[in-house]
Amino acid sequence: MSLLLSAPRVSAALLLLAAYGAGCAWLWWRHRQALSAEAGRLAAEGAQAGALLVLHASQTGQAQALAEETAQRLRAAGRAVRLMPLGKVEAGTLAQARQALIIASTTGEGDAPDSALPFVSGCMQAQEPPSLAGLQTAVLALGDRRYQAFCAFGLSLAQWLRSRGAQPLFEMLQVDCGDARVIDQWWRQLAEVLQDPLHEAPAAKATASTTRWVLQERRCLNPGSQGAPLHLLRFVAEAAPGQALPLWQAGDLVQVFPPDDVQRPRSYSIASLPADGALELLVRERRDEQGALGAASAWLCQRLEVGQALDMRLQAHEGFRQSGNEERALILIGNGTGLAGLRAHLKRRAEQWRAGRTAAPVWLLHGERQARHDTHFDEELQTWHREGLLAHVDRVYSRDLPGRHVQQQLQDEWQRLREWLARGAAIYVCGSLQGMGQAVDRLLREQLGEAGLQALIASGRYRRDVY
Ligand SMILES: Cc1cc2nc3c(=O)[nH]c(=O)nc-3n(C[C@H](O)[C@H](O)[C@H](O)COP(=O)(O)O)c2cc1C
Repeated sequence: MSLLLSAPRVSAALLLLAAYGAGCAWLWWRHRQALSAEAGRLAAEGAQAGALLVLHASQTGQAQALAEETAQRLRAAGRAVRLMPLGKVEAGTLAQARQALIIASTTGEGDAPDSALPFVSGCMQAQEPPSLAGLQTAVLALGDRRYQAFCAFGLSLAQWLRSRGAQPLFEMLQVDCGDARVIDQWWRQLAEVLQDPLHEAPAAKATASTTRWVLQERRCLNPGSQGAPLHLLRFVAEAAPGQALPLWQAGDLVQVFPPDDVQRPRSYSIASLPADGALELLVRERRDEQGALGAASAWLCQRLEVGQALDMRLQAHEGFRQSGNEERALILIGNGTGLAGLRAHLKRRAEQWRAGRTAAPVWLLHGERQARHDTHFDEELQTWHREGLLAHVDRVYSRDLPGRHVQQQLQDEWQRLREWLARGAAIYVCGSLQGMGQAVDRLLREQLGEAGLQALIASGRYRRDVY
């Protein structure tokens, strides 16, 4: 066979060879880049190996804010600090560390915060849990004495640390409803054992100041309903001249300080966005067995008059924000006043949708009592539905169809839920823990399996604001 090569053939072959060479060079360069990035990461981790770990297990952000303040104060005192969520810590990291400060809240009925569940299953319940003989720890447990299992997760964490051989720097401290005296004790004990002048460092987020908010409007949304009255409250910030207006994100909470019980602020999900020019809350009148309204709901639903002001503090709720899920489809599930937190997410998505920044749809499942009286924000929801943002709206009324709740609706629509999850959707649950929150959680666990649910939590695709 003759190998007669014409000039065009030679140039084509040379071109091909050149392209092949360039491809190889590019792959080699990418490989080198990846190697040096990995080397950089390992070097950074190595440099942090001696760092003090500051870990947080937080459901609604208070433990996280305190951990951030702890880290900030320690850094200001010249310490190398590694701040991270407890749920992201691996057994090896903990076993190699010398000191770890852990701030942990309790949620549900004595449960660990969702963000800490990977640590509970991966470390605390591991078949071969790590030995922590070289580790010194301090635990600050956040809780509320009105719950039967006061600080239960902090307690079980402290016990587990001891059982693994860790040495407590001092006895675990238990904070009841943000009690400032115990938090102050935390700073003092830390300063003592770490020999750092922590008190001289600047205060951070956890002690963020309150703002005066003026009630602009209060409207009962459900006259005639069998349920207790539900009010929509609209507040505007009473900012001093030149002072920036407070900002928040969809998913955040606000702490309300009732004037006659300022030691015990109550948290509410915010139902609006700063772009609305007002902070909106959905508040149900709650009465005790004697028929008396709770301190916060008495102020919000009755005593506070339009034009009067109340102290409130914004509370970042990182675990219920959209961060990381901005491009994902959302499945918003809730009941009653839980619509507040879900509405803020819908408003955020509507902004993004109209600006052409996302095409990911939203599915809302909301439970109430009677269609006739409890179809809140109907116009708004219908507009979003027409615009295409709200792909599905399931409103479930337990008094119209007795015993019908969102969890049953979800079960009936399981196939759709599966498809949405397969396409990467994230689930947000807002509303009552007992009944709705627990039942939805149980259903997800049964259908996805424990490992499936854990994977969803670990990737930030299952977020809850349940109370
Ligand atoms: C739904 C819910 C359930 C809670 N369950 C408990 C509990 O069982 N035991 C407890 O001591 N505190 C309980 N708390 C109180 C929290 O632990 C406390 O408010 C803590 O400061 C919250 O911190 P975080 O924002 O970091 O999650 C609960 C709070 C909420 C909202």
